[in-house]
Amino acid sequence: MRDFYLGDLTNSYKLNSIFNMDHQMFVRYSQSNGVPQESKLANYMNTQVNDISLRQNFSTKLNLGHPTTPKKGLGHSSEFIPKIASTSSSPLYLPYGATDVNHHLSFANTGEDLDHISAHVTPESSSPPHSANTSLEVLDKSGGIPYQENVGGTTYFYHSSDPPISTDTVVNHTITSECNVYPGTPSHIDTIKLKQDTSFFMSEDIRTDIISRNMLTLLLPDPHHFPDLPQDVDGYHELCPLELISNTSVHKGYQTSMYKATHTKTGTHYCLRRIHGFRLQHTKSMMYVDMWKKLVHSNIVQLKEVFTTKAFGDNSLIFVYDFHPGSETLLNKHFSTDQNDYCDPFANDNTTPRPYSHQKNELLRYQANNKLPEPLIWNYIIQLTSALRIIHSTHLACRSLDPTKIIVTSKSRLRLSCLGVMDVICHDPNNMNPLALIQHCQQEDLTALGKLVLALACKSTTAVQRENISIAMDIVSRSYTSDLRNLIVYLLTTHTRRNVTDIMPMIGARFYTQLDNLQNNVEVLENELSKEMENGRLFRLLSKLTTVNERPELNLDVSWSETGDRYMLKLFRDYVFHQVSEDGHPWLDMAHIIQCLNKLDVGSPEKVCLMSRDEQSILVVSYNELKRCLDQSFDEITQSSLIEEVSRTDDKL
Ligand SMILES: Nc1ncnc2c1ncn2[C@@H]1O[C@H](COP(=O)(O)OP(=O)(O)OP(=O)(O)O)[C@@H](O)[C@H]1O
Repeated sequence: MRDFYLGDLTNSYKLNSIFNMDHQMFVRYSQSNGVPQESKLANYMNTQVNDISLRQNFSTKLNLGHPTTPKKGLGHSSEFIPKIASTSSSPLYLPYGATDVNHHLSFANTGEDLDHISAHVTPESSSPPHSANTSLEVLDKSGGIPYQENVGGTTYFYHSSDPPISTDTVVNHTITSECNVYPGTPSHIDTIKLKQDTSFFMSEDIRTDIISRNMLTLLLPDPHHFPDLPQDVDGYHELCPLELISNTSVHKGYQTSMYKATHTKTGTHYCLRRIHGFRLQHTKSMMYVDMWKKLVHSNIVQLKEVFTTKAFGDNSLIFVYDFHPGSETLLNKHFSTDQNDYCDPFANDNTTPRPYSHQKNELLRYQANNKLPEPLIWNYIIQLTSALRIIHSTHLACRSLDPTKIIVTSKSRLRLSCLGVMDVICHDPNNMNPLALIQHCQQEDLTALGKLVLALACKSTTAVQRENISIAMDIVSRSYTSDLRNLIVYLLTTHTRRNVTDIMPMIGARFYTQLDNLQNNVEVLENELSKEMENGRLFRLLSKLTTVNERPELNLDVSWSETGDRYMLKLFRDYVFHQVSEDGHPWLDMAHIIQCLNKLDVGSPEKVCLMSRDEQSILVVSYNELKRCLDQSFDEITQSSLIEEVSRTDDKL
């Protein structure tokens, strides 16, 4: 006969009997001093530790036979167990090593044991089953405590409404419709599904997106292909070109190129825009740099700092911006191919002016094949005007509102990417009226926005060429709403003074759609984040548990992990991860694992029944106690590692 203890290792109570009264479980036990005690288990078996291993072990210990509602060892994850109104013989799920199911069942099959079959450990059914051979006394048929049963000196009570259950019922594990029954062993396919279940992990799309961005962030160039790249540029290293040097463009007579780089001290990744061969002569222009550095907005790429360097072998001016991995220019995204895939069959020289009808047809064909949805164009307008609004209100101008200087990330997120450059490289120290210049540039920004929207609507950059504008406007009128046309007309009417805030009423209720989409998107992301937050928390817990469990030795003590608190943690690990099904196959249930770990993490007062691998000892212990064991054991390891570290440092000194 196995010993069965309640409590923890320090305060153990020997279990004498368990009985059910008015749907409450009571336990009769003796303390170490031998004094018998009775205590209410507060629906212990019914609502809390209603796992099969515990019930089986109660049954086994007390010769109670198999519990009448056999359920897998994770009964307490009731939210994962659909209610089934059926009669079934549910499979058993045993803790590690407890594969001898017949051993457990045999109690119920012998006449002798049937005498002891008790409903007192029936966890789910509202009415405990009675054995046929049990003597029952009717006390009060009208209610209260109608039946009284005496088994081995312990008195059990039943309601009069509880129909006596036959021996057959008990032996066949009949399940009433009130029971929560796990429908059966999860098939392998179910288990695989569980592993991929998005309710536990972030969605595949977001994961792929983040992984690819991380990869792009960590990308390093092959030094053989870029032998001229400097190792260090004023505190930035690991330079990686974002475009081929041969493709670098010339702005206002200066060649520019882009690099990803890592800040040496912080490890943060940035984007460096290098202006080749630029000698900074007028430090007054740095005033604009300071203004741009202070400008924070979701639709602009943040400028961090500007400095000159000779690291590239020339006098270069470097603009440091936030790095947004995976971004592409608006030109690449929407205009890259449309200008190249048409070859005029009548002209050998593509620069020869084409007849009017030909150009119109060309634009129409491009537009018809690749028309952008109007909501997307409005989405872009809202983002760009939002950026312009903040820029103009801080008395600055974008000065580079061009499809090559707008980057797109995550499908439709726009950012202005080249801010501040023109203010520095085009700075005129002789200009006596910088405010007028800025106002002029702001008007140009609005014209540039009009051209950009027109180009997007016609899906062609040639649409904005002076000779094509009327055709392009014609196409817009035919394909899009008058609102969009009016907006373009407003922006391209250069003889009147325009203001970005005037565009807001033209956008009108589309703001609400945008806001709604954004809020929905935020909620989706928050939901994904909450899943991963839980995973991070559980990962930390698992790391602690794994660090402690079955450690070969600690402080030269090889038995450390097999004794005391650690032994309990080892059994808990088996209980959580190494459960097996009735026929000895591994039984996997994510819900069980997560639920157990969550309870351990919060230190729930709920108890869990742990069984040794040889099935010779059983411990009933609270998660609270397990948490204490884990924290204490992990602390011991931490302390020991710190001592080791200190002694190593001392040695070095
Ligand atoms: N802040 C940024 N973070 C990440 N990538 C960026 C950032 N700014 C620009 N890029 C990327 O760097 C590359 C080069 O940018 P650049 O502004 O030079 O565009 P471009 O099309 O090459 O224009 P240009 O022809 O004027 O050189 C583009 O692929 C762009 O997506």
